Amino acid sequence: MIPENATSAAARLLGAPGPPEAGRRPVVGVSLKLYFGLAATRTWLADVAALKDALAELPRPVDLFVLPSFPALADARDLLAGTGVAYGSQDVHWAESGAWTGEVSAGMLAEAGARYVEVGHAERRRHFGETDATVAAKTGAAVRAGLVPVICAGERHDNGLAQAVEETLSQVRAALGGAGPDSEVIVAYEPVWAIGAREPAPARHVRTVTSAVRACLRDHGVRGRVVYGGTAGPGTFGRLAGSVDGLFLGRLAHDTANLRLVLEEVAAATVPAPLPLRP
Ligand SMILES: O=C(CO)COP(=O)(O)O
Repeated sequence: MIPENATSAAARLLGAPGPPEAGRRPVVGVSLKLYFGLAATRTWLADVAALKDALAELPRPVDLFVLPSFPALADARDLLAGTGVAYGSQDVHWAESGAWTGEVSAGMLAEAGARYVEVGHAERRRHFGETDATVAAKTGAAVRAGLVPVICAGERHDNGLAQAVEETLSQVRAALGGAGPDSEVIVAYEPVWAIGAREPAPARHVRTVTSAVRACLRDHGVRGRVVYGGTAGPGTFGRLAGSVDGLFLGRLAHDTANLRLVLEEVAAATVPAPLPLRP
């Protein structure tokens, strides 16, 4: 077992995760899923907009994005204007246009001012039959429209680290098949068993899987950031600092006081040292 306080160099030698490369801006995202109606979403967006000064005063910049339901995108555009908070959607269709009743294209999202689009969330895989192939197609559509795909990936059951790494990497590799080299992506590592749970996944587990995801992004040549999601909230990033670029929040961001604490915690974390160049 790798002690939590092992130096990063020693930890890398042992095959454990090292710190991410310096220079990537930390990032915090929130998906509202279907928790709020339109009026409640507007109230919440106004509360997020009120974090503008707190965001500007952070000791280092942190990207913040929020993903409300489709009908609230226009409200996000209006309420978040001038705050520095970006927004996007929780899903996208792979086709640019055509006979696809009920679907929303990446181009239309870009026109609506979206910057990020979530693809492949576990709930979409489970309830709406999303597969690695559809997630890859959606990732490609997002990239072509100039959006940043937030690729969700994670193992379904807590059956140990080896299986977690294998299942997660297989989802990430498949999704990246839709994104060319040099694309900008975010991978949200979300172990399914830690979503909607009482506690986030243990830090050592997250560190190991996200380290493997980071290596996969590097091999693929994309500009990627890796965040953790699954009952994440205040206190989570502190335990993971050095292994992820930020967090992807659900329920615990409904109270924006929590969101503010998370932003402060992420901004205050030690800036990681650069990794040595690959041979
Ligand atoms: O799935 C998640 C974010 O997309 C995590 O949700 P919770 O933080 O509510 O567990």
